[in-house]
Amino acid sequence: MTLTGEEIAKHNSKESCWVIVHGKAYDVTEFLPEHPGGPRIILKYAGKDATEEYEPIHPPDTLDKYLPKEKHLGDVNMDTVEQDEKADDPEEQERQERIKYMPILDQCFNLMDFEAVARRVMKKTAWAYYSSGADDEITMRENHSAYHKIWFRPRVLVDVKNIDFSTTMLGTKVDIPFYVTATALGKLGHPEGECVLTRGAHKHNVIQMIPTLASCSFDEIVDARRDPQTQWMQLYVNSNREITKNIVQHAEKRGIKGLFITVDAPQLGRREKDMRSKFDDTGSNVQNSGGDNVDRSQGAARAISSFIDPSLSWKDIPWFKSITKMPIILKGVQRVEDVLLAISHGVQGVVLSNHGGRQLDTARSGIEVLAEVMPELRRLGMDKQIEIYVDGGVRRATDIIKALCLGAKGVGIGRPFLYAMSAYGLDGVNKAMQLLKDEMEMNMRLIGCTSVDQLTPDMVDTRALSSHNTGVPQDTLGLNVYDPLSGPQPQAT
Ligand SMILES: Cc1cc2c(cc1C)[n+](S(=O)(=O)[O-])c1c(=O)[nH]c(=O)nc-1n2C[C@H](O)[C@H](O)[C@H](O)COP(=O)(O)O
Repeated sequence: MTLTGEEIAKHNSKESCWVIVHGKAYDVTEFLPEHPGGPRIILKYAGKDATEEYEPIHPPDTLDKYLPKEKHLGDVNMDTVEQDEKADDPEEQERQERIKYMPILDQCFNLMDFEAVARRVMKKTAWAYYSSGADDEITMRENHSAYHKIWFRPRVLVDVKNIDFSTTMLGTKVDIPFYVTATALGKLGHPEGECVLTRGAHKHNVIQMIPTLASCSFDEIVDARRDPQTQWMQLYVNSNREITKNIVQHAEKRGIKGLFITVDAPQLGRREKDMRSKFDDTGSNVQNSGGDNVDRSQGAARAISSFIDPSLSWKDIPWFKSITKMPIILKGVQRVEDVLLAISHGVQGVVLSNHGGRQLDTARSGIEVLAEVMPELRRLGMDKQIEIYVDGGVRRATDIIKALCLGAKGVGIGRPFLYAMSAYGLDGVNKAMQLLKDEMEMNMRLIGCTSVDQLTPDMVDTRALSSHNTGVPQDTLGLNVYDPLSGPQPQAT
């Protein structure tokens, strides 16, 4: 039997809460207290069509997996459903105008250009989630500016006719030493979410790291792979270890070639842009009238991460090694002592990372930690015992080259590909990756190196890297697209 919008609208309270997703109705009344993001985010859409809010945050199989069949109420005649007043929202109309006149893809000459366009054309909540750093966003900005404190010592009169910047990562041969790092909620930026990144990674023969908190289901992203394409998986460890074990062993069965355990997020950071944009979001008329003050401090991040286990510790590493044969890499290591512990626990790699500045603010940039770690590993004769990756703030091929000169195997890149995807879809991702390849070829030539094994510490000068008070030429491009915290907004009268 097909339900009408009018019938659904009657079930708009805690006592009886029905929602519509993709043209089907669901009774989520009993599920409300179990929802990881809390009941209020659902109550905002009680009796209404929740598809637009639901889609980017939940893999497609979520309702089938977690809502009992008897709560699936059947199809809805969508012609009878009240249109969301958002459609004539002036802000949305302005955004549509900006989309109409956005720059063509050929006008994007570097990764920052994608950020500039994405900021103008993305939905506010999507831009807030992707661009957010933690607290005052000092680390997020330091990640990028740290690369400007490293200077090249180029060689000249070297035959640089033939350049080869391919390399291997965890045994996989890749065209260029970067991978697409794990970034959650890909469908906030594009209806096909992480699968767009899969296709871009395939075309450019680079590795994609699949996030635990992807919008697409894990299997959708793996099915989008075109062999012999390599994928890794990023893991947020669930307090319920049985769930984690199933996820890890399923990933191994699906041919995932690296398990990247995120270790810098026992609790997700305070991303105030994300929280602020949720605060601006109007609550449903139910909450306003029903006195349910919707929990608007729940940015997307907080709403989706309540399962993460803060008790994760070094004593869990042997258990991970007992449940999988995949190489284990710790993502989010931030000091040499922990790299030495990682080696002693027998993991295959670490990512020196501060989560793109989204976790502990005023943590050091990954590249600065790299400059601390590698000399110590070489001194101890341990630099070949582990693969070291770094991420955060990589926006130019010169950043990639600097990281390799300092000893990284490769770098992870996050936001640039999200922005390229959000603004221009797969074409944007492909263009962004090609720009990096073009820059890589040029800059390898200009520093006098023809292959990555020639990228050694003597090619760079890092004396300014750890002094945090050095002025460097203003990063105008970065500053032009930087979206400062806008502070509390005056309430609309
Ligand atoms: C931009 C971004 C980064 C996220 C990310 C989501 C976004 C939108 N998310 S998060 O929601 O939980 O914070 C993840 C994540 O799922 N897991 C993870 O390990 N890192 C996550 N990261 C961090 C990411 O893997 C890299 O460490 C970081 O993006 C590198 O910095 P750039 O963005 O400057 O390249």
